[in-house]
Amino acid sequence: MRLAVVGTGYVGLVSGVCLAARDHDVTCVDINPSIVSRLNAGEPTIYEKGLPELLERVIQAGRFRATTKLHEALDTTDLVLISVGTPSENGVIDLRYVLGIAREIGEYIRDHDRHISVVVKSTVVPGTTDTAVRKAIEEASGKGPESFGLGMNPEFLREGEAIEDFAYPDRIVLGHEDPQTLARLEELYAPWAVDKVRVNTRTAELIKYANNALLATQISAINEIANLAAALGGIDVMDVVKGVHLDKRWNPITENGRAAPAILAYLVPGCGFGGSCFPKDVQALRSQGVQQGLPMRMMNAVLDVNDLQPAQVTDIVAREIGDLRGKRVVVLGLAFKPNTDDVRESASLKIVRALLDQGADVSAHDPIAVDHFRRAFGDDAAKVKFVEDWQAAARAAEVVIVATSWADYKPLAELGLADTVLFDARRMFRPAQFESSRYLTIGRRVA
Ligand SMILES: NC(=O)C1=CN([C@@H]2O[C@H](COP(=O)(O)OP(=O)(O)OC[C@H]3O[C@@H](n4cnc5c(N)ncnc54)[C@H](O)[C@@H]3O)[C@@H](O)[C@H]2O)C=CC1
Ligand SMILES: O=C(O)[C@H]1O[C@H](OP(=O)(O)OP(=O)(O)OC[C@H]2O[C@@H](n3ccc(=O)[nH]c3=O)[C@H](O)[C@@H]2O)[C@H](O)[C@@H](O)[C@@H]1O
Repeated sequence: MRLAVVGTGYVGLVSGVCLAARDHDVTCVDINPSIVSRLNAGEPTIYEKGLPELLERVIQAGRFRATTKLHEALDTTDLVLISVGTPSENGVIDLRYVLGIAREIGEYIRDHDRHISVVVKSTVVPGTTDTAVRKAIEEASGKGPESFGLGMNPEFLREGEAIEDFAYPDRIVLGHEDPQTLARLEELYAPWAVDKVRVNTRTAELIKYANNALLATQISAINEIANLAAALGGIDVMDVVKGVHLDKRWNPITENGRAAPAILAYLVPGCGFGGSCFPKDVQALRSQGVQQGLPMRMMNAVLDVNDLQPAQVTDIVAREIGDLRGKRVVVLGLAFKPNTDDVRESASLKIVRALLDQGADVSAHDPIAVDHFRRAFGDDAAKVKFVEDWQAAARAAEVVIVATSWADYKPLAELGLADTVLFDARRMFRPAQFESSRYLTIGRRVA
């Protein structure tokens, strides 16, 4: 079927390309002309593995194109997915981009007598699609609710695994307010033989928030337990995690009834969660609850624990070696997680800031996120030495902090850095790999 996707960030571009790869005819719309021309030239505008090949394939097949003109895209479709950003403004969701698009679509509907389904794919707080989006379209079109369709189809992909996650989702949520929109969504996702959840739009919206909020809760909970394990001493929290994880309520069960290989999903303790979504979505949910008169104590706690977690790194290092003033420290990993160049809310921003504040001589490395980090860090980025050769920097440093678990850093264990303090802030190594070094981490105190 033919569809338009508005907003070509991580969600819009990956959705557009993956839907085109399943034989749909996709027009992606973005306000940014440089994004549009790069996409039409087959050049991905975000870093995501597998994307360059897939983009080239769908362009060659004539099933994918980009434009800045929303109305042109609407001329050839009766289904539009809105996937623009929904940033946080002081902890409250900012709907201006979603509503701006809704109004533009409304103006198109005013001038055309066709039934179009407007489906929100961006993460929006429960009640947005059936109230604010509906109102924006009605006001701009001057037409009633029967003249257009409304849907909400949340996205669960992870950055760095986006293509794989879109191609093999655990389920697809088909939020809808009218049968025609449901039928169109069914057709769109017909190639996916997975569980489909058919609900109204506000339920779809809460499913998305509940999913992110519960994953974030699990991370903050294990981080708090990790901090306790370290305070008590004589416990490695990874042994605790493994013991807990064998409980099948945490561990997916395979068809033969046995536990799947241990994927410690959202139970790996570390220096806190970052990214463009967990922090913003938990804040947005908290604000919505507070507006409803609820105390939202859990969401407060999840955010409080997470805010303080990066400081564990510098606190523990300072306890081991004393004053950090003048100490040569290298931070490995600046992205909020591996396989992405995204540094939004990355724990590394706070770790580097704390190191500079304490007077350390800071070097940093990331395979692909240095430019984004520089921009996000502002003027003080000039105080950080960004290095190309991380192994040389690690050899020259007194302290090495692994802040993002890029596979590139695995050889660290073979460098034989006997006198260096190694801080594994993502539990990517086993302590035994560093028997002869000073290995420090979250959730394990060296006596
Ligand atoms: N990044 C992720 O991994 C995930 C994000 N989400 C949600 O999806 C939504 C989009 O997120 P991202 O893709 O990360 O955003 P993004 O910020 O990467 O991309 C948004 C895109 O929309 C474009 N845009 C803004 N205003 C526009 C307009 N008026 N017309 C056309 N294009 C316009 C921007 O130029 C940009 O390319 C958010 O609500 C987010 O919470 C959901 C699941 C995963
Ligand atoms: O709504 C969104 O945008 C997306 O948010 C997350 O995806 P993402 O932010 O890309 O990354 P994750 O892999 O979930 O990691 C988020 C953060 O949690 C941290 N994390 C993750 C897992 C863990 O066990 N411990 C831990 O500290 C990671 O280091 C990272 O900083 C969700 O996993 C996606 O399902 C969702 O679609």
